[in-house]
Amino acid sequence: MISFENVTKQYIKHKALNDVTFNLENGKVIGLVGENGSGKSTTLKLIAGLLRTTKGKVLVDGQSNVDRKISYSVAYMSELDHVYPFFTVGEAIDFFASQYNDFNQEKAEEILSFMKLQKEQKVKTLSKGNKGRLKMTITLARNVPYILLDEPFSGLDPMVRSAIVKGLIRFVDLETQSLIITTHEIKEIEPVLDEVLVIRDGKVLGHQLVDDIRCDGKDVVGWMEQLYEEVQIHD
Ligand SMILES: Nc1ncnc2c1ncn2[C@@H]1O[C@H](COP(=O)(O)OP(=O)(O)OP(=O)(O)O)[C@@H](O)[C@H]1O
Repeated sequence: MISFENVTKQYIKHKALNDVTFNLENGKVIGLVGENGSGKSTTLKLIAGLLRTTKGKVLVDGQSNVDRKISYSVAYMSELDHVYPFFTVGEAIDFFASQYNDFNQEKAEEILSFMKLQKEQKVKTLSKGNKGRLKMTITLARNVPYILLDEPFSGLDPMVRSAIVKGLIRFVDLETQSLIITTHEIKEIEPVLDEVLVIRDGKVLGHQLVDDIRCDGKDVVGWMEQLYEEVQIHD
C-alpha cells in the first residue's frame, strides 16, 4: 500500500502539495488526474523516492520513500527523455536489463512487438510517440510491485491511444503489481481504471472507485465536472 500522511511538498515558495493524506491499495490501476500544475508529477516523484517531503510522510509498503530500497519496489517512467539517444532500441533494452535485476527481457521483447518498435531503430530517430512507447516498454518490463507512468500517452496518436491503453494492461500482473498513471487522456484510460484520484492546487479534490462512480450513473469525466462545479461554488 502507498500512504501519504499529511504530505506537503514545497518548491521554494510554492506548495505543489499541501497537507495531502490518502492511501492507494495494491493490485489496482489508478489514474492520477487534474489540471496542469496541480501536483500530479510531484506525487509520482515522491512515491518513486526522487523527492523528499517538506512535511509529512510517504510510505510504500510501510517503508519511507527516501529509503534507498524503494528502487526495488517502484519502476518510474518520467515525462523526460532519459534513454541515451545514440543507442538502438535493442541496445537500450539491453542497457536497462543490465541495470535492474528485476528486468524481464522476455517481457520487454513482447512489449516491444506490441508497441511495434524495431530493435534496429536508433533512439534519436524515434518520433515523440515512439520514444514514449520505448519508455513504457522499459518501465513495464520490470517485475516490481509498483509501476508509475507519468503522462505515458502524450505524443501518441489519438487513433492508437485507446488500443495502447487497453494493450498495456496485459503486461501488468494485478495479482502482484499496481499501476499508477498520470494523464489528461481520461476518456481513453477510463475503461482500464479501478480508481481515480483527482488533485487540484496541491489538494485531493476527489478519490473514488470507478465502479462506485458508475453505480451513481456517471462516467469519470462527468464525476470530475461535478467535483469542479461544487468546488467553484465554494471558492
Ligand atoms: N522543480 C520545481 N521547482 C519549482 N516549482 C516546481 C518544480 N516542479 C514543479 N513545480 C511546480 O509545482 C506545481 C506542481 O507541479 P507538477 O509538475 O507536480 O504538476 P502536474 O500536475 O504534474 O502538471 P502537468 O499536468 O502540467 O504535468 C506547479 O506549479 C509547478 O510549476
